[in-house]
Amino acid sequence: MAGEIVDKVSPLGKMKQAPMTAAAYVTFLAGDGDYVKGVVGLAKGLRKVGSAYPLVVAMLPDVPESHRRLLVSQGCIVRAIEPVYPPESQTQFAMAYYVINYSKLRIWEFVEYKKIVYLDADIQVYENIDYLFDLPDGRFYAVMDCFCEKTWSHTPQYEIGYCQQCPDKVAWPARELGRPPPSLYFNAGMFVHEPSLATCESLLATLKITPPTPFAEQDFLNMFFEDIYEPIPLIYNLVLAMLWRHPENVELEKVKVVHYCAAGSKPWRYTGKEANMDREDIKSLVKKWWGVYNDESLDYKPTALVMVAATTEVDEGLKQAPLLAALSKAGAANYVAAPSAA
Ligand SMILES: O=c1ccn([C@@H]2O[C@H](COP(=O)(O)OP(=O)(O)O)[C@@H](O)[C@H]2O)c(=O)[nH]1
Ligand SMILES: OC[C@H]1O[C@H](O[C@@H]2[C@@H](O)[C@H](O)[C@@H](O)[C@H](O)[C@@H]2O)[C@H](O)[C@@H](O)[C@H]1O
Ligand SMILES: [Mn+2]
Repeated sequence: MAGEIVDKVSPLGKMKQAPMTAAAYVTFLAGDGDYVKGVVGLAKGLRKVGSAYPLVVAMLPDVPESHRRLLVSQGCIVRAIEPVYPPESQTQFAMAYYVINYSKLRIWEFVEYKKIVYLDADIQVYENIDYLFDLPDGRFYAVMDCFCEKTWSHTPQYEIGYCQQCPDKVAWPARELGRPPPSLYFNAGMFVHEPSLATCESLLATLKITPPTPFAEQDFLNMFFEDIYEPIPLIYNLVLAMLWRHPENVELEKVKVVHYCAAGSKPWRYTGKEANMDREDIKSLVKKWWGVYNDESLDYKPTALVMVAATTEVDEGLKQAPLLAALSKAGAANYVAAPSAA
């Protein structure tokens, strides 16, 4: 199935000037910690690959003003969101902080964009993937996850050593368990879908009656979009554990998007001490991330027009109209954001 998707996508893979339709990359930022470095890195990475689309940051109120300004100065469009919490429960999340990840659901409210590519802040894009915005509407595109890490030890598939990445290695004992293997399950660090207020309303209403589970919003999104989920190749979201769990499925030189989600792999916290973190491929991917993050040539340089607009007192009314028209013509998508950076 994934191969078939490549056929659907690769003709679109030709580099072409993306239509400036209302579409955007979206990421999510919570807290006053160091994930903001992930967002800066992602903004610079998208610039490095020449993406024609803006990066919108869905930002919770607990992000400090200094971090917001930093992101605006790096050309991000920052959208404040209200938190979303799951129903009260005693659930043990796979990671305690996963509870805040339900707030990702707010991005379905971003209906000013017809299509979004969501990317976690611990993701980096190393080749242009703008053509993903041309994928047909009505499907939920994401990469299949892996069930082999300890974070899955609470599941029957982990117990029996079954993983959707190698379904023939350990067959699913349907008869003994009295049920079919789990449906194809995606990693929620990257996906392509369409914002919609109706979908957002349904997501939030369904969440209210859905007991939380260990992988929080990722489990919830898999349940909610099960019928329209369409796997896309892992080159669009390399979950690092694949390197040691399913190396036979990975052609690292073809990977376009890397997801630094394995324990100890967040580049901005990397020590190399955790399991698998001393691998040469991990060291080189972390070094590659820092190469983008530290590259000052990739810092956002507002076009002169935007700087003028951002710093010039513009009369209300008529005088402003031509300027806005000129800016939007120049594709200064960040104009709206620039003044607040001043
Ligand atoms: O303190 C935090 C924790 C998480 N996140 C956001 O939530 C996403 C999901 O968390 P994480 O990537 O750590 O989960 P993983 O993919 O590692 O399971 C991150 O990428 C960030 O976009 C954040 O902004 N601040
Ligand atoms: O809130 C749940 C999170 O679940 C997912 O991360 C997991 C998953 O990938 C496991 O398969 C790995 O074993 C694990 O390391 C990793 O953290 C998403 O990446 C993240 O965006 C978010 O949805
Ligand atoms: Mn992540």
